[in-house]
Order: sequence, then structure tokens, then C-alpha cells
Amino acid sequence: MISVVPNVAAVSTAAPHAPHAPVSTKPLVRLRGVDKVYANGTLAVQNLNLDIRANEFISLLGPSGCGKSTALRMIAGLGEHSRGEIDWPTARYDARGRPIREIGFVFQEPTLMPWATVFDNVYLPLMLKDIPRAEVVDRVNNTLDMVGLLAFANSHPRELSGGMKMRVSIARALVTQPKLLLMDEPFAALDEITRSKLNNDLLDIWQRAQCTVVFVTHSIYESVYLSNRIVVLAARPGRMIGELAVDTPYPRTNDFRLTPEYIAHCRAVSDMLDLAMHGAAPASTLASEHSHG
Ligand SMILES: Nc1ncnc2c1ncn2[C@@H]1O[C@H](COP(=O)(O)OP(=O)(O)OP(=O)(O)O)[C@@H](O)[C@H]1O
Repeated sequence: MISVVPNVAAVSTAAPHAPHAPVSTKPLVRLRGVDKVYANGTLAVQNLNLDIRANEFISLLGPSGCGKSTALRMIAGLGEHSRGEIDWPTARYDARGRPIREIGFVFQEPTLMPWATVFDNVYLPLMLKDIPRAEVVDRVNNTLDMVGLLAFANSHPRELSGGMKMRVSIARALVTQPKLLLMDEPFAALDEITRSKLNNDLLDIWQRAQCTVVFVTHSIYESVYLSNRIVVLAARPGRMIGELAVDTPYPRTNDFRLTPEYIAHCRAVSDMLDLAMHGAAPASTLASEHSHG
């Protein structure tokens, strides 16, 4: 058994927050038999079946070209799927009958506006919705506090480290208070120490924001540390090989990385990834061994 200690790496100076909301049984997003064929004929994703439940932290893990980014973009509505269904069972619908997806998207590069302050970079999505700055000063400041950057509100991106820029990018994605945060290899370009610190920061932010996260990564270690569910994909064609539940409770700290439980999970994911790379069994035979609540 592992010991659970308080998360000393919390990024915010705000008062202690409520425990993380339990994973809902009702899916926020439901993918059924989803294929994506690009115009050049590439079958990027084949028969993807996935329920993304409210308050989950799911990682999509797999080798290059297995369709992780394509899956994320389809969930975001950035590009149509070719076959199957993507439903938002609890969403409201717009006048044209399309689900109102309440999402934030974080990319590998922070892509901040270099001429604008940290505050204005985070304000951007609200500005694009024509919400006056004066009305959302508290909201932007609260979001900056959530990522531990309130003191840098008036700084410019050039004054920040790589990790701080990424936290601004996360704040910008969260300022609209999305239900679903989609993250496409957000820490891949960062050094190992910064990445490890940001893993802790992200878990704290996730807990404070009380949202659902779908996180794309190549890293077994990162996926086990962060997630309560890991979906493993294989390439050519991109398809789901299986999934693993990581039921270690949150908050998780660096101590978790040293436990036999963590190592066992990493080994199980590694074995599944091995299958993904060198010959895959049908998803059903593996997924059934690793049920989730
Ligand atoms: N716009 C596109 N047009 C044609 N093929 C594409 C397009 N985007 C991606 N692909 C192909 O679809 C497959 C899946 O690509 P995708 O980027 O989703 O994979 P990935 O798992 O995110 O890869 P990586 O880890 O390298 O980012 C790949 O074979 C890729 O070459």
C-alpha cells in the first residue's frame, strides 16, 4: 500500500479546495464506431469506441501515427469523422441542432501573443466572445491564481520560463470554464524536471477546475502518474488496443512514482503498448481485464 500525503506542489496560494468530484457514470462524450479517413485515403482512426465520463482524467497513449491527435480533434469538433457517432449526451444544443461543446484545448506549443500581457493572453477567448474586459477581471485573475501565476498578470511571455508559458496556455483554455479540457502532448517539448513539476501542477489545476481531461501523450510514466484511465492505441490503422484503470486515489505526489503500485501499472501499460507496436490482440480481450468504475 502507498501512503498518501498532501500535495505540497500545489501551484495556487488560494485556500484549500474541495476534494475532486467523483467520476460520473454518465458520459460527457460518447464515441461509437468512429472512423476517420483523410482525403488522401489514410485511415487515421478505425472503429473507436470510448465513453469519456465527467471528472475523469483519461490519457490517450500510443506510438506516433496511431491517431491520438485526430481523435482529440474529432472530439473538439475540429474536423468531421467519416463514420460512426460522437454524442454529447448531457450537452445543450444550439439553434442548428449542434451540441454546444464546452471545451478548452491546449497544444504542444503555448502559442501566446508575445506583445500582450499574461492577463490579456488569458482574456483572449473571452474577448473573442465579446465579453468586456472589465466584466471578467476577477474571472481572469482567479484562473491565473489557479495556475499559480497571479503575480505575473502584467508580465509578458518573454519574461516567463517554458513551464510558466504552458501554465498561461492552460489558464487560457480554462478561463471559459469548460467541462472538457483537451490536451495534445502539452509537455512534450519541456525538459524532464519542468515536465514532472507540471504534472503535479496539472493534477492540482484539474482538481480545482473540477473538469474532465483527455490528455494525449507518448509517455507511459506520465500517463500512469496523471490518469485514472489510460487508453492505448496502435497505428496503421489507428485503433484502440485496450485500456487500463489506475485506481490510486488523488492527490498523487512524487512519492507515488516510487511505489510498487506505480511500477506495476507502468509495466502493464508497457506490455499493452508492446502489443500495440508488435501485434495487437482485439481490444475486447484486453479491456475486459481492466474494468473501470
Ligand atoms: N491532415 C491529414 N491528412 C492526411 N493524413 C493525415 C492528416 N493528419 C494526420 N494524418 C495521418 O493520420 C494518421 C494519424 O495521425 P495523428 O497525427 O492523428 O497521429 P498521432 O498519434 O497524434 O501521431 P503523433 O504522436 O506523431 O503526433 C497518421 O498516419 C498521419 O500521417
